[in-house]
Amino acid sequence: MSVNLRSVFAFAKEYHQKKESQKDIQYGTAGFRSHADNLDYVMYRMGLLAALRSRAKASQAIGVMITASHNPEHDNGVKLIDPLGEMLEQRWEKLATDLVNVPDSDLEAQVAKICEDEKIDNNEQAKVFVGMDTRYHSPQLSRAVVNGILALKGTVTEFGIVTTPMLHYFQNEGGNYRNQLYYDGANGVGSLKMLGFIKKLNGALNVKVFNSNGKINFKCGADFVKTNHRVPEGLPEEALQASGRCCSVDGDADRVVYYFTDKDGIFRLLDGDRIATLLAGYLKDLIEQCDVQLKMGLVQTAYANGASTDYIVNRMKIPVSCTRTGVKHLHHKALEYDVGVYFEANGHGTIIYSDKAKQAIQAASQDESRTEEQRKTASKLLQIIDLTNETVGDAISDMLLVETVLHAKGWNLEDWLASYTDLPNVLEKVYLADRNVITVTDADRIVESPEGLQDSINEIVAKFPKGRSFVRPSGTEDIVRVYAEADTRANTVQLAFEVANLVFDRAGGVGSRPVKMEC
Ligand SMILES: CC(=O)N[C@H]1[C@@H](OP(=O)(O)O)O[C@H](CO)[C@@H](O)[C@@H]1O
Ligand SMILES: [Mg+2]
Repeated sequence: MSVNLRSVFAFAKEYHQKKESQKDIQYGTAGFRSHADNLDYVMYRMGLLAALRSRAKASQAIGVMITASHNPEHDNGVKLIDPLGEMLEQRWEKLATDLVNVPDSDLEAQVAKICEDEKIDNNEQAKVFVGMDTRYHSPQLSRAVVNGILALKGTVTEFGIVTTPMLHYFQNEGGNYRNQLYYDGANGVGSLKMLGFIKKLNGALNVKVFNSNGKINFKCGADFVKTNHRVPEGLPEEALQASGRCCSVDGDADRVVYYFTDKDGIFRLLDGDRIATLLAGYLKDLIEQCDVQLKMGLVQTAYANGASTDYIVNRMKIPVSCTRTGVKHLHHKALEYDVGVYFEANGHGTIIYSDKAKQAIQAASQDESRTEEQRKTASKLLQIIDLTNETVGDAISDMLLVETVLHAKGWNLEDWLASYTDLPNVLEKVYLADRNVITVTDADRIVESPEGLQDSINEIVAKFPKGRSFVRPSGTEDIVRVYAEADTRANTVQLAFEVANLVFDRAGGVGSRPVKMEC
């Protein structure tokens, strides 16, 4: 898609002429304001400038608001809004004034000059949001803005009639982050609550809820997605097409996992381990930026992917502890830190903050001896604390935390996925006459009885590069769980198959023998 600047002049000549009689005007306190009859060419040119500004800001969305605020009805006006909802950068106010005041014949050259001075690549995407007030001439002026954006091959989102603050608020996309989320409510309470909550989000996050009135957890929900490693039924087709960002909560909305389907049609899961690393990494950065001394740690269970543990310890340099399965154990351990992040791989977890942490961050947000930047960062941390449900894992609060961090980083799910590569893993069930013949120790990782079983597991595991496997009786179902991970999917499946059969033979399996999973 290359942009032919001649169209900039052609449009102006045909539809949005600047007459010689029109006097120079200036980008003032709130953009350009004048009698509505004088504004057509101004609007067109602000459409051009908004597209250029978007390209200059790495394709983030720029807002154009058409209003003359408190002025009488015959006036109208236009102002530009920067990607995070702030007023247009002051240096660009001058570019706006210059662009508006050149004659039509110089328009093309003036646009080329801005591109050159600001190093703008016109092949980049340009995104512009347009809103207007209720003045009768606003729709017509909005057309002129849109023509300006289109002349430079930008993409336009028209919000129609909105208040000025609403348009500022909509500017919440940045980098690769898009504010569209597909939300699988598992046909449970999580869908009802989200449908109510959407109204309060006021468009800041576009949440499309699906699986809201069928059979609870049936072929949907966080557990189905995590265990079967595939999308739930009911996912809108468009979410697959557009590599849409999706999440699933479970039947009582205390777990959440994220996923998308990549360009090659491969299902990609971002589970509790990923959520823990994303949140912990962001918090660590903020804490360091505002220079508060706090002890931070992450708590996992044996089901955490080995690659995540490696990433947290060796790359993020955050200490990790491993506890028995069940959030009550993780929560207890996390209390040992000032900022304790705990998540089970299945997406159940939260962050807890000590009183000391809260006080230190609160103090930092008002500490005049720190830089303004540090105080702002501390305030941001206070908002993160407010957003967290510290009592227990909460799918909706966790989802909002994830969205906040992705937005702050300008990440899509591919960016998030790229932080490390999961080891292939398998979770199997084995049926025994009495699952309690198996007892375990060392945070579920070692079998104590039947005697000799652990040695045999070790022998099997030793055959597989990066192999790890452990077995334990479930605390919620009448089964024994077998977890396996290794270097390749085929090896992982083989490892799980061998360990499952070993358990079946040594611990009193019932029914049919475990079969090998598909690779
Ligand atoms: C491997 C796995 O996901 N186990 C789950 C499951 O416990 P089991 O004891 O493994 O059945 O349900 C628990 C309650 O929801 C949850 O805390 C735990 O993580
Ligand atoms: Mg639950």
